[in-house]
Amino acid sequence: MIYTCTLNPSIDYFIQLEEFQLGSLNRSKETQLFPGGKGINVSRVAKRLGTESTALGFAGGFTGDFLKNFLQSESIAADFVEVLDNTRINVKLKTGMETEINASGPIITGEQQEQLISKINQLEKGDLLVLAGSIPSSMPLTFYSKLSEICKNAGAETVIDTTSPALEETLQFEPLLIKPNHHELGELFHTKVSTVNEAAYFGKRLISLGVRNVIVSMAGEGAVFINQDQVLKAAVPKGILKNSVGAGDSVVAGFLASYTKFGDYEEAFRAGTAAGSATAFSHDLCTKEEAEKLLEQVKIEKIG
Ligand SMILES: Nc1ncnc2c1ncn2[C@@H]1O[C@H](COP(=O)(O)OP(=O)(O)OP(=O)(O)O)[C@@H](O)[C@H]1O
Ligand SMILES: O=P(O)(O)OC[C@@]1(O)O[C@H](CO)[C@@H](O)[C@@H]1O
Repeated sequence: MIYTCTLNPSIDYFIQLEEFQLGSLNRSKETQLFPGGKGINVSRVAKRLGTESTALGFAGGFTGDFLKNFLQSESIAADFVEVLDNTRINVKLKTGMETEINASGPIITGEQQEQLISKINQLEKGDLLVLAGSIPSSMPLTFYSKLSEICKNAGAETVIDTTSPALEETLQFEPLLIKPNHHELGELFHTKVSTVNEAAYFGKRLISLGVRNVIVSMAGEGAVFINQDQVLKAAVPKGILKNSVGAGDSVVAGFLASYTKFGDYEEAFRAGTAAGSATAFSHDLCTKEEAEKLLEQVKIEKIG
């Protein structure tokens, strides 16, 4: 069974504007509300690609209800720990360029954290847990590594998509996959990663630390896949960027949906990259048809 865990989910409030003027009254052209948070996005895209998962995490208040109802309407299983405060609302301004305001989110008490840990304690061999997104400020930065350790001891796999220092702490538990973007990879090594070769070099260093597979996403430049046996580069199709929110999560979902079906890393990398670009080229997260249409246009090259 696949589980996604979003510690700080959101409602993403997309606001389209002709232009945005700081300090003035701005009127929107169009607005939309979607459930958000990285693990939630992975569950939603995976579902569209035909792969079931259960969404875990914390949810509360009327915004938490919106989140749960929305997932239910898409037939996505969810098992959230209830919190007192409202789940956050993240603002995504679209004015030709994208500006994001991510809220801090509700306080998560020690007892609520323990409730989530007891759910993770139920995982067993063959299960897979996706840990994605930021850790709320009321929780320890070691929370993902704690969950990773529980999974490793149970024989369950982990996939990690978060930033340093939380990411760094999880590496020792040998995740199946981590998916930093090139900025996040640079942060891990206190340097700047801008080229495919640099991504490959630092990706290999992560493999030597025990990570089994790394995808470094590089937005319009595509992505690099690194494991013990090979380094692959994916060139992505050209298209009009409409929405980068959730593009990285779509890479994770596409990879997992393919890998859990066919067990082939190269095909899973292609499927992930295609799903990422399909989301980048659409207003919402990609559909199965959009992702499949781009599959053949993703050019994979072995570079190591
Ligand atoms: N302009 C673009 N053109 C084509 N594909 C894109 C573009 N931007 C993003 N993508 C696709 O989406 C994938 C993920 O993008 P990116 O590296 O921006 O992820 P990210 O930073 O994790 O994104 P986010 O956190 O916003 O979900 C890329 O590997 C690529 O497949
Ligand atoms: O604040 P975090 O947890 O880092 O990121 C949250 C978020 O920006 O990530 C998703 C896109 O990847 C959005 O749905 C959501 O609003």
